[in-house]
Amino acid sequence: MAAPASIYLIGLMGSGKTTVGRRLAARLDVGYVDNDEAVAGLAGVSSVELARRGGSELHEWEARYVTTLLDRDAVVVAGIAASSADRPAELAALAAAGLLVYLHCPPAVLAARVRADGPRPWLPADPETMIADMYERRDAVLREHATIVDATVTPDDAVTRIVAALAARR
Ligand SMILES: Nc1ncnc2c1ncn2[C@@H]1O[C@H](COP(=O)(O)OP(=O)(O)OP(=O)(O)O)[C@@H](O)[C@H]1O
Ligand SMILES: O=C(O)C1=C[C@@H](O)[C@@H](O)[C@H](O)C1
Ligand SMILES: [Mg+2]
Repeated sequence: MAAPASIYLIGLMGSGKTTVGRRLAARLDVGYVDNDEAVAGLAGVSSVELARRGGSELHEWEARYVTTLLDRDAVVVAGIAASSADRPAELAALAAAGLLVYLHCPPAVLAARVRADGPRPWLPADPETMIADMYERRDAVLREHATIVDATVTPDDAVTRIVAALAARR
């Protein structure tokens, strides 16, 4: 299926933006823009390093990344950092420009995934509480602005559901 509009994937850390995004882009035969890679390209240092520095620097770069993304004409699949949920105007702009998809996972699933993953040096040894707080703060605003897709299914099934949502949007 040809992609009629860009697809923006947002979700909390570990929701599968990178994993699902790459497969979705391949399925639609368009480019994939990864939020962490793009932020590193803009900032000149990795998003892991920006996060390690603390403060608001990472989130400022993540906001600039959304601006650059919205300036592009090409149809792409792009990951969107979860911090955009703290700036609802970004969510509204992304939803107006393309299909904004919320890759939804319950906090316990996210915590299990990120615990098995790396490197996320900003995470405490037990990430449950931090992820539960992020979920509490961001879940409602993401549901309000984005099309929710269950991201606990396999990556390929998530891709199929997003393609169906794209077809339904036309
Ligand atoms: N649908 C899925 N089912 C099972 N495991 C998954 C699924 N999607 C992603 N994963 C696994 O969860 C981990 C996090 O996935 P991924 O890095 O794609 O998430 P992300 O949203 O890009 O995270 P971040 O915000 O840190 O960039 C990886 O180990 C990945 O293999
Ligand atoms: O969702 C967030 O706001 C964050 C997520 C992590 O990936 C880190 O990048 C950082 O600690 C902030
Ligand atoms: Mg990612």
